Amino acid sequence: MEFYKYQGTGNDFVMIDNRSGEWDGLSIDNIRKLCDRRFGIGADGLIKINKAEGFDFEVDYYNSDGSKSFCGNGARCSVAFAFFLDIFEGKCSFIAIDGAHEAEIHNGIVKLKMNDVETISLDGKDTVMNTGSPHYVKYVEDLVNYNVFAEGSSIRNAENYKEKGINVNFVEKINDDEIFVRTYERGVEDETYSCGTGVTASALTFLQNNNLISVNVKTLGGNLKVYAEKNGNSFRNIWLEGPAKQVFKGRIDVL
Ligand SMILES: N[C@H](CCC[C@H](N)C(=O)O)C(=O)O
Repeated sequence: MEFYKYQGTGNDFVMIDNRSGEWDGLSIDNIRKLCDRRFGIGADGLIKINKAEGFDFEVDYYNSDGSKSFCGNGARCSVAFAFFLDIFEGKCSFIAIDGAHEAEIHNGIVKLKMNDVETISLDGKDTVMNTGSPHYVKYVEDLVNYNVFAEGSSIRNAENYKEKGINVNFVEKINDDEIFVRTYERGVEDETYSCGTGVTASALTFLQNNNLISVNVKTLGGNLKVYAEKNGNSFRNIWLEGPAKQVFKGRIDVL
């Protein structure tokens, strides 16, 4: 099987052009092995780009444990991959597990329209919302030294979250327009270097009188920007912008 490896601010993915449908039969066990960082290619997730009626393509995302979800960084990398495959020029539309999206790419920077966020709920002082995948947002001090794995795993496996799981984002304010975010990801069951839907959720909790938030993530893989319009307790016209890069191309035998 031919594959491409992409990363979006350090969140990395095995990308497969499956418009022929040749890899429709890829099993969950195959996906887990392909994402394994010792016995496979190694990635936070695997994405199949499929044909889709009425759209330029479909983004079919799997976490490294084989579970399906919507992935903001994975979607941004998919847009860069589809552009590389000459599927579209400039702007595109695609379908994903959370619905339809539009996106555009300029000089390796992808702007992705996220779906509206209708409701935000509180869990104590923390915030819970769905930005295409479920997210828990907690503000902390000294985030660079925070035990994201232990604290993130504890919340993800708490009684009211453990059945479906939840991604856990820890946020520290840098200034009125900038935050630092680290994320423990459901389905990877570890901290990832960046989480697009998590960065979006974190930025939405931070919006005051501004519409644009810059987000620093764990690695020097680049920064992300989130634009959104607050409308009472809901948000619309949400855009996630940042780099998406092809790292290498390869071939691997799928057993
Ligand atoms: N682990 C997430 C999906 C990937 C989210 C993240 N990689 C992103 O960029 O949004 C979940 O199962 O809900």
